[in-house]
Amino acid sequence: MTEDTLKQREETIESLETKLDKTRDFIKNLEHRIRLEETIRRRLHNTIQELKGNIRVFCRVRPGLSSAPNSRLSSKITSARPDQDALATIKYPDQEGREIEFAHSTETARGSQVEKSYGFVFDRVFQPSSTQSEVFEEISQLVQSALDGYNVCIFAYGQTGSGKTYTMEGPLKSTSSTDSKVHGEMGMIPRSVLQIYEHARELESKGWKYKMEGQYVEIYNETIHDLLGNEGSNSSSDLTGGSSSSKKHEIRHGPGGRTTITDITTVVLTSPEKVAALIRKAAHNRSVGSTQMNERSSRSHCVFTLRLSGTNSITDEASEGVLNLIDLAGSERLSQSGATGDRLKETQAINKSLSCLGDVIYAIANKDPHIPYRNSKLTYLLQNSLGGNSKTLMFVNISPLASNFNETLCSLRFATKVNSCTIGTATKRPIRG
Ligand SMILES: Nc1ncnc2c1ncn2[C@@H]1O[C@H](COP(=O)(O)OP(=O)(O)OP(=O)(O)O)[C@@H](O)[C@H]1O
Repeated sequence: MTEDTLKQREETIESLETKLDKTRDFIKNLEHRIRLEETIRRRLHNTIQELKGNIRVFCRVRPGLSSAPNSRLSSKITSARPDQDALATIKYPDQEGREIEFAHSTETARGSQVEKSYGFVFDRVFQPSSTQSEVFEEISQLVQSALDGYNVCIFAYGQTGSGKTYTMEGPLKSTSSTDSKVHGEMGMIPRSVLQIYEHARELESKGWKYKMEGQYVEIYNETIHDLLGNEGSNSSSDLTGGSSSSKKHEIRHGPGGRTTITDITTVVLTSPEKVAALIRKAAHNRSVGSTQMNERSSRSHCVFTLRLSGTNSITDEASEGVLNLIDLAGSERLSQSGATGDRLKETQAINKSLSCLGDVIYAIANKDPHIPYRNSKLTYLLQNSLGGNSKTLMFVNISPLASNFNETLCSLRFATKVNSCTIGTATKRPIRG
C-alpha cells in the first residue's frame, strides 16, 4: 500500500469517527428529549385524568337471557320466574352514550297500568351489545395512571348476576384459552395487567424498570381470606392447586401510605401467563368456598391488588402506584333476599360494608374532618387508595330484566350519589426509602 493510499484511508477513518461521534451526540440528545417528553406525557396524562374527575361512574347493562339460558345465570337471578323474564324497557336517549332511561309499569289501586320513566346520567353507559374491549378502552387511561405512580380503585357494584365478575374477570376460561373469541371476552383484570406489561416494556427504553406484585383477597363476613394461599404455606405461592388458607389476616397501614396484609400471599408477576394462573387459582379457591358456604362468591368482596414500583436509572425518578380492582358482593336488599340465619348475617355484613363504602366516598367528597374508613374491612383495606390520593371508577352493573327493576333502581340511585362526589386532586404516592 502506498503512503498516499494509507494517508487517504487514515483521513477517511478520521472523518468517519467524527461522523460517528456526531451521530452518538445526536442519539444522546434524542434520548434525553424522549425522557423529557415521557415526563411531560405523565404530567399531561394526569391533568386529563383530573379534568375527567377523580371519581367516575360507568353503567353497564348485561345482555338478557338467550333462548337457551345459561344455567348459572338463571340460577343466579333468584327473583326471576320464567313468566317474569321479560326485558325491561330501556332507552339510551343521547348520542354520547351517557344517558339511560328505564320505563316501568305499575298497577294502580284501581287496577289500571301506569308507566313511569326513570332517567340517569353517568360518565358512560354501556349497552348490552358493548364488548369487553370497548369497555376496557374507556378505563385503559386510568390503568396507565397506576403505572405513572397513582393509586387507582376500580369497583364493580350491582346485584347478584348483574355481570360484575364477567366485567372484572371475564368468563373463567378466557384467561387460559388462546381461542380468540374466548380471549376477546377477557375481563378488566387480565386486560389491565396485559396493558401494564406492554407499557412497562416500552418504558424500558426510556430507563424505567418496573416490579409488579399481585395479591388477591376475599372479604367475607368482615373476615379476610387469601385467595392465592395454600393451606399451611407461607407468603410465596407457586399458583398451583391448594385451597383458601384459614389464617387470620390483619390490615396494616405503614409509613408512606403503604398498606399491607399480614400473612398474605404476594406473587411477583413476571409474565401474562402468571396472571392467568393467578386468576384461575383465585377462582378455584373461591369456588371451594362456594360449595362449602352456598354461593359464597356472590356474598363476598374480591379485591385484586397490583402494586407497581418503578425506578428510572437514567433520570433517578421513582414511582409507586397501586391498582385495585374490586368485585363487590351482590347488593340486593334484605327485604328482597328473604334471608334468615347465617344468610341474614351475611346480607347484613354486605349491606353494612356497601353503605360504609358510600359513607366514605361522601365524607371524602364533603371534606369531612373524619372519614369513617374503620367502619368496614373493605374501606379500611382501601384507606390509602380512596380519597385525595387516588382515582376511583365505579361500574354499576345492572340486569335488563323487568323483574329485577327495583334492585336496578336501587343500584342506579347508589351510583348516582357516588357520581355526584368530586374527590380532591390526586397526588403521586410518596416513594419509600
Ligand atoms: N356483558 C355480558 N356479556 C355476556 N355475558 C354476560 C355479561 N355480563 C354477564 N354475563 C353472564 O351473566 C352471568 C352472571 O354474571 P356474573 O357472574 O358476572 O354476575 P355477578 O354480578 O358477578 O354475580 P355475583 O354477585 O354472584 O358474583 C354469567 O354467566 C356471565 O357470564
